[in-house]
Amino acid sequence: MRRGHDVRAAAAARLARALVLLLGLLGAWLAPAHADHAELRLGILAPRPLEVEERDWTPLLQALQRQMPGIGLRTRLLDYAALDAAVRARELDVIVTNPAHYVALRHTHGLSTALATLVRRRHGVESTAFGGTVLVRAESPLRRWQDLRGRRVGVPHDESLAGWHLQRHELRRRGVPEDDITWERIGLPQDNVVLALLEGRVEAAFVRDGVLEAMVAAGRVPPDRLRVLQRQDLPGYPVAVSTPLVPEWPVAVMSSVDDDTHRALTLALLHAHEDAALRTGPLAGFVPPQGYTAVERILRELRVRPFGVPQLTWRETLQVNAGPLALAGAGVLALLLFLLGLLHQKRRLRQALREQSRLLDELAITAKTFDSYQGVLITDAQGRIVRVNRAFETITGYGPDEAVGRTPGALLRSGRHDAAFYRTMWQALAEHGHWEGEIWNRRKDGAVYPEWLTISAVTDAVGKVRHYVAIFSDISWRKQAEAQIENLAFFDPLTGLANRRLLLDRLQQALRQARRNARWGAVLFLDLDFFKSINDTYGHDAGDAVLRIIGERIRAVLREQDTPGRLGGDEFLVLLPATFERRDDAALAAQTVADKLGTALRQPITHKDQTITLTLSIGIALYGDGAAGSVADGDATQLLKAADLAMYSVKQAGRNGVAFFDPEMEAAIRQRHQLQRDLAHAIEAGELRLYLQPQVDVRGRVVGAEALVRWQRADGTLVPPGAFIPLAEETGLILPLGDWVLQQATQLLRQWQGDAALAALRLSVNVSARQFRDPGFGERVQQALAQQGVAPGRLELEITESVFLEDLDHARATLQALDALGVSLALDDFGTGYSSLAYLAELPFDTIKIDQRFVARLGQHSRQDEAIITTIIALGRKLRMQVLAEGVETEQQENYLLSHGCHLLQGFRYGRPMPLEQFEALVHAQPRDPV
Ligand SMILES: Nc1nc2c(ncn2[C@@H]2O[C@H](COP(=O)(O)O[C@H]3[C@@H](O)[C@H](n4cnc5c(=O)[nH]c(N)nc54)O[C@@H]3COP(=O)(O)O)[C@@H](O)[C@H]2O)c(=O)[nH]1
Repeated sequence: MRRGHDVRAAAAARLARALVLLLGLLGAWLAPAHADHAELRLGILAPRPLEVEERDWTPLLQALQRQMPGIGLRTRLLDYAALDAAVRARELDVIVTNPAHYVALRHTHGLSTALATLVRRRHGVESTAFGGTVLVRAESPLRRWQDLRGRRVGVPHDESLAGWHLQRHELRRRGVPEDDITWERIGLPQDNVVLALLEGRVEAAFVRDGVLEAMVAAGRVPPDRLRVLQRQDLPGYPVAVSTPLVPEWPVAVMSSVDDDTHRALTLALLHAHEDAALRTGPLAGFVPPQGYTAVERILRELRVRPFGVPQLTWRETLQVNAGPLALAGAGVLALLLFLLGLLHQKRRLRQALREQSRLLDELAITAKTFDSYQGVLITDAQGRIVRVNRAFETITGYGPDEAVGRTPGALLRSGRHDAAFYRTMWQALAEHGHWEGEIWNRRKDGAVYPEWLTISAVTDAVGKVRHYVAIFSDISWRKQAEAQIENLAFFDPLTGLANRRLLLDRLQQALRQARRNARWGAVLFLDLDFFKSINDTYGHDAGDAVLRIIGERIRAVLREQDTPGRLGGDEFLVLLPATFERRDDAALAAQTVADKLGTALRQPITHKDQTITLTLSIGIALYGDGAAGSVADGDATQLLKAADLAMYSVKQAGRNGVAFFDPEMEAAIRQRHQLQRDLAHAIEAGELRLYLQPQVDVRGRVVGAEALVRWQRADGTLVPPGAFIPLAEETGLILPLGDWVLQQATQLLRQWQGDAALAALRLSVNVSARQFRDPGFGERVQQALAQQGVAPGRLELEITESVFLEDLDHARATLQALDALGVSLALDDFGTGYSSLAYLAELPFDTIKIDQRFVARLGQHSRQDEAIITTIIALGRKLRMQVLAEGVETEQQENYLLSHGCHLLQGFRYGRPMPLEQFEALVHAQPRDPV
C-alpha cells in the first residue's frame, strides 16, 4: 500500500516537472518578445570613411524615421569588427550589412531572415543587386580571369563580398587555383585598393562594382587609366561588372525585437522609398527581401565564415600560424592539466547547485510563461479545458469561468476547417504527442482570426496522456503584413496593376495552359506615345496621375479573365488567356481588345484644369499550341519580347497604331541570338581575317589600304562585315573585335617596314562609335603602336560622324588626344550624316572620305550629287585636308573626281577588299617610283 502510494507520488511529481519544464522552454522562447522597443538600435556596416557614410545614409534614415514616428531610431555606423562586437554584446536590434556578413551573423547570432533589401541609385539608375569588378591598368596585358595566374592582386577585406568572395568564386569556377595568385590585403576603404593599383603596388584590384566609376566621377582616377577585366555591360545596369550579381544589402533584426516593432519596421522599410527626400541621392529605399541563398551557396563553396575557416593557402597557413601554433599547443596542455584537477574537485558541488538552480528556473519560467502574451490553455486527457491564462482571454474574449470545463472545439471552432483537418491533428497528437500549425478560430465576438498553435500531450510515468497543453498566438497582423508585402512584391504601387514579376509568372502559366489544352491566346504590349513630354511639360505629379487613369481605363475595358499589368514607366501589358481554338480567333480577339483600348486611352484626360490627350502604340504577340506563328515553344520573356518588338515596329512606322508580331520577326531574333553566340566564339577562336582594299593617288599608284574585317567560319564560309558589325556594336563585342583589328593592323605595318615597296603605305582601320567612346581607346591605340614600334602617321583611324552626336565635347577631346599621338584621322562616309561645317573646321581631321553613295550616282545626271561631291572636294582643299572618294567603279566616275581635284580614290576599279598576300602582290607588281 505504502509502495503504491510512493509510485503514484513519484509519477505525479514527474508529471508536474515535465509540465513545468515544457512551459519553461516555451517561456524562454517567448521571453525576448517582451522587450520594449520604443527605440530601435540600428547598426549599419560602414566600410567607407564615416563622413561619406553619414552623408549617404542620413536622408534614408530620416525617411525611415518619418515612416515610424512612434519608434526612435538610434543609429551606429560601424566597421566589420565593431559591428561584430556590437552584435555579440547584444547592443543592436536592427542590422544592415553586406549579404555575406549578414549570412554569417544569421548563422552565429540568430539574426532574423531579411526584412527588406536596400535599393541603391547610381548614375540615376536604381538597382537591387551588385557585383564585383576586377580592375587592371589600361595598358596591362591581362584580359581574362586566367591571366591573373602568377599576378599580385589587391583586395580590400576578408569579409568583403564584392571585393573578395565573388571574384574568388569566379576564379574557382574557372579552375584558377588561388595559390597561383599573390594576395595583397590592402584594407578599407576600397578606394585604397584602386590607388594601390594606380601606384603599381598590385597588378589587379578586386573591388565592388561602381567604385571605379565613383572615383573617376570625383576626379580621383583619370578616366582612361584603368580598365575592367572581363567587363560585362549588363542591359539597364548602371556600372561595369566582372562577376555575376548578388542581391543588395539586407536588413535583419535580432531576436530581441518584438513582433509589433518587427511589423512596424518592415512596413516602414517598404514604404521609405515614397519619401520625396529619396528621389535623388545614392540610397533610394528598400524592396521586399531578395533571396540570399545564392550568397550562402557561394560562402559554403568557398568555405568561409560561417561555413568554415577562411581558405588560406599552405604558404599563408604556415606563415600565419607557425608561432601561435607552438605557443597554443603548450598553453592548451598546461590548461588541460589544471582544468582536470579543478574539475575533479568541483564536479560534485556543481551537480548539487545545478539541480537547485534548475528547480528555481523552472518555477520562474512557468510563472512567466503563464503570464505570456501568447494564449495558453491546458486540457485534461478528455480535452476539457482545465486552465487558461490571461492572454487567452485577451485573444479569444473568453474568461476562465466561461472556458473551464468546455472543449476548445466547442468554444473556438471557426468552421473554416473540415473534419479531415482535425482528424490529422489528433492523429499527430496520438502518434507523436505534438502538433503545430496554422488554424482559424472564432473569438467570442464572432470574429474569425488566424493563430499559430502548438499542442503537446503531457504523459505520465507509464506514457498515458494526462493533459494537453496548447499555446497559440494571434497572427492576424502577420497575415496582413504578408498580404501587404505580397502586394508590394507583385503589384505596381502606382496603378495597382500586376507588376512585371507577376506578369511574367502569369505569362508562364498561360503558355503552359496553351500547350496543355492546345489553345491560343495573345499578349498586348502598350506604350504611350511621347509620354515623357507630359512629365516634362506638366510635371511628374501629372505624369503619375495620367498613369493611374490609364491603369483604370485599361482595367475597365478588359474582362475578368484578362490580366492587365504595368511593366514600368509608360509600358503596360495585357494578357488574354489561351481560350481560343484557332489562331485566327485569338488574333481577332486581340485586335478587338486593342481597338477598345485605343479608343478608351485616347480620350482626353483632365488633370488640374489641364486637358491631356495621348496616343498609344500597341504590339500584339499570339501564343499557342506550338504551331508555326506563335512563340509557344519559347518562354514568357520571349513572348514579352515578341510583343515589344511588334510595338516597336508601330513606333517606327510613326506611332499611334497596332501591329502583330509575325513569325519572320521571331526567326530573325533567333538567328540574331545564334549569330551573337557564334561571333563571341569567333573572336576567341581566331576566325576573323583582315582584308585590304587598295587606295590610289591621282596617278593610280597604291598609296594605302583600308583594313576591312571578314569572318571566316569553321566551314570556310566568309561572312561579310555588314552581317555582323552592327550586331557587334549593339552587344559590345565590337570592343574585343576592334582591339583585334588594331593589333593586326599595327603588326602589319611593322612587317611592311622591312619592305621598300610597302613601307610607305598608310593603313586605315574603321573605328566604331562605341569603340571610340570607350575610355581606354586612345591608350590602346598608343600601346599598339608602341608595342610594334610603328610610326603613328602610318595608321589612319576612320571615324564616322555619328560619334559627334552624343557628346561633341568628349569626341573633340578624344580626337585631339589621338591627333596628339600623331595618328592620321579620316572622317568616314562624309555627307551622309550631320555634316556640320562648324565642327569639320575645328576638328583635327587629315582626310575626308566622300561616301560611296554619291559616287555611285555620278554619271546618272544627278546634278545634286555632282554638286555635293564638288562642294566636299572644294571644302577639303580649303581646309587643307585630303579628299578620298569611296566606291569608284567606273572610268567615268574616276575622270569626274580627278577633274574636280579629288586627291585619293578607292573602289572596285582599283581592287576589291582582298587577302593580305594578294594585296602585297598587287603593290609589288606596280612599277617603282624613281628615287
Ligand atoms: N568598326 C569596324 N567596321 C568595319 C570593319 N570592317 C568593315 N567594317 C564596316 O563594315 C561595313 C561593310 O564593309 P565591307 O562589306 O567590307 O564593305 C566595304 C567595301 O567592300 C565597300 N566598297 C569599297 N569599294 C566599293 C565599290 O567600289 N563599290 C561597292 N559597292 N562597295 C565598295 O565599302 C565598304 C567600306 O566602307 P567604309 O568603311 O565606309 O569605307 C562598312 O561600313 C565598314 O566600315 C572593322 O574592322 N571595324
